[in-house]
Amino acid sequence: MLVATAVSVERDAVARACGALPTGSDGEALGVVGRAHPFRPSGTTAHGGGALDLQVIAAGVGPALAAASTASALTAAVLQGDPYDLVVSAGIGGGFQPEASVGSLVVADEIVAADLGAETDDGFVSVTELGFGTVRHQPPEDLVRLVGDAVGARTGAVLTVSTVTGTAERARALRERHPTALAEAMEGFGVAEAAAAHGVPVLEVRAISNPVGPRDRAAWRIPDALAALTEGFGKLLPVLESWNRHDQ
Ligand SMILES: O=C(O)c1cccc(C(=O)CC[C@H]2O[C@@H](n3cnc4c(=O)[nH]cnc43)[C@H](O)[C@@H]2O)c1
Repeated sequence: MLVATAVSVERDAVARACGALPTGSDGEALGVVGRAHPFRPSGTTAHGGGALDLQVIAAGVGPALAAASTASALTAAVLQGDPYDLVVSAGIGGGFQPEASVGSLVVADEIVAADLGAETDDGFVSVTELGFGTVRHQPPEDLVRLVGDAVGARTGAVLTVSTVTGTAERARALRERHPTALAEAMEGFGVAEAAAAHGVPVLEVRAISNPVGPRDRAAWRIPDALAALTEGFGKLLPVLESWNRHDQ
């Protein structure tokens, strides 16, 4: 399994859940790499009673870099003859209120590119409505349910945006267009596009660090969200391991 976070603190929060803390600047000794690596790291992160072959990368901020890094890691694994079975986009995110409170976890039942399209006189039109491309990916339904139950997370759409929402008006517009949206972040759709290109299922898990709405950077609770991410991954890893073994 490949876990793609955006930045190193998120990567380390996930690694901590596996009992694997990076030892050096890139943490490679423990199978945890600082960015997409040209070759799959040899380390296997032991987890619980079983051995889960898990690599965590800090793939970069934003959908484009996340897609490029994830695709590189997936391709490298294929070239090594040991492809990944599942890709997880993970990290912190903004939560739509009141559904996704700060410190809670959200599992995506849809990963939606919320700003991929065109503004028109009639409002925003997605690229799909314009007649090309896709703006959504769907993680496996059974896996979403299992993971949501295991970590006590709400399940709903997670939006991918290139610009962090900073006004109540924008938050409202996003929710009007995507009524089931629980969270927004900046990488999920890019990670999902890379996974889809490789025919690999994808999951997105977000720990809520801030409300989606008027910009108040000082109010972001990043350490709380990272702690929630670690705790959540501790609970979801056994689920992923057994899903990987039995349901593929
Ligand atoms: O403070 C800023 O202006 C700023 C601009 C771009 C990015 C950031 C980040 O710190 C984002 C890092 C990371 O966190 C995810 N994230 C967290 N909350 C949100 C949100 O409300 N909307 C979108 N993304 C969010 C995101 O996935 C980034 O990777 C700060």
